[in-house]
Amino acid sequence: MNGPLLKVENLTKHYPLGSGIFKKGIPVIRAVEDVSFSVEAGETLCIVGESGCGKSTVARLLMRLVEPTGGRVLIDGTDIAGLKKDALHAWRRRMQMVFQDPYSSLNPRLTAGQIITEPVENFERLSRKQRQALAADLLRQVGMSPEMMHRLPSELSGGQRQRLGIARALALQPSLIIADEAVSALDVSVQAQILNLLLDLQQQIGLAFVFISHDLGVVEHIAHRVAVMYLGRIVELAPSEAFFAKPVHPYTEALIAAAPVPDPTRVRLEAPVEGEVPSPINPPSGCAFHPRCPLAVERCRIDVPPLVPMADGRVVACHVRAPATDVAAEPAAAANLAMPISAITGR
Ligand SMILES: Nc1ncnc2c1ncn2[C@@H]1O[C@H](COP(=O)(O)OP(=O)(O)OP(=O)(O)O)[C@@H](O)[C@H]1O
Repeated sequence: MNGPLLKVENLTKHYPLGSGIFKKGIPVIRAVEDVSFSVEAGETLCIVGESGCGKSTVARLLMRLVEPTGGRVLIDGTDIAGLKKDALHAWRRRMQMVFQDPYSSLNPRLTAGQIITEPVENFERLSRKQRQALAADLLRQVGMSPEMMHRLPSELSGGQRQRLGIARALALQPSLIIADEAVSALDVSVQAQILNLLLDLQQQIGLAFVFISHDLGVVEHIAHRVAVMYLGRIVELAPSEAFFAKPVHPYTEALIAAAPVPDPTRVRLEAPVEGEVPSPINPPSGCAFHPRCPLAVERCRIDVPPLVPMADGRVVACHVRAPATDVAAEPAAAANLAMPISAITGR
């Protein structure tokens, strides 16, 4: 199969403020605005940014848990919006989600075995023997003993519950896992174990991840590429090494500057730059970062900067650091977003 596993084109989500039949003209929350990226098979794309920048909404749009206001999500070149029932089921098997809070996302009344085999049983009937064999297999895959299949979530530790969440996501043999803050609720040592498990699974079965996190230490550990979101838009998307070595967008720079602590697993991005994140209901004109940006010039207040491709494989939306030329200003630098990871990461 040529082309990326996942391609996101101009994805946009506006939540109307309030309800009623007269939707036209009512204010909206601009949660996600014109977001484009792609993910190759076996690749990890991390999405980072401050609270409220739209990361979880992107995840929900990818999983089709919410409908986009605009834009497309393509799996292996197929637009998921146009899929009918059977094709949609087949697609759902390819993309699974792992949530932040393993406890609230697991049914407390089901045993571990029932929880992880449930996704398969939604598609096909399993005999008791088949169910037990599948549960044992999945538990082993996530480093747990098959005996655990009889336990309830309340009888497991936080790390074991997250392993269970991963086992459930693996049950349908997906190609892509969307992980939304999947290790944020865990202790540092357990975080490291779960991240290593994800890396092992990626190596063994070629899984791709869209990994959403506000923790740069975690991101540095697992990302092939990193996308930075600010107020609903991607402002920089770069190969991981280049991203950490030499951030280009002033916002990326501020995020990384706020994070250089000796223990990278504990880096947090609570308030990386001065000032508040503006409201997504009434975002600033031009570049949404301009009110907080030390480099802002007049143009930043007027025009939304396009994502401009740079020589090292990254794209950056900044009038000052990545001024658009006629060639570079082509729509969303789509060619660059789809560049194979092998070409830019060497991993
Ligand atoms: N269902 C919804 N209805 C209305 N507004 C929403 C809804 N879901 C999210 N929003 C708003 O959309 C914006 C983006 O939210 P989102 O949860 O995607 O951000 P985030 O980057 O994941 O934040 P966090 O890290 O805090 O989860 C926020 O302003 C949020 O309040």
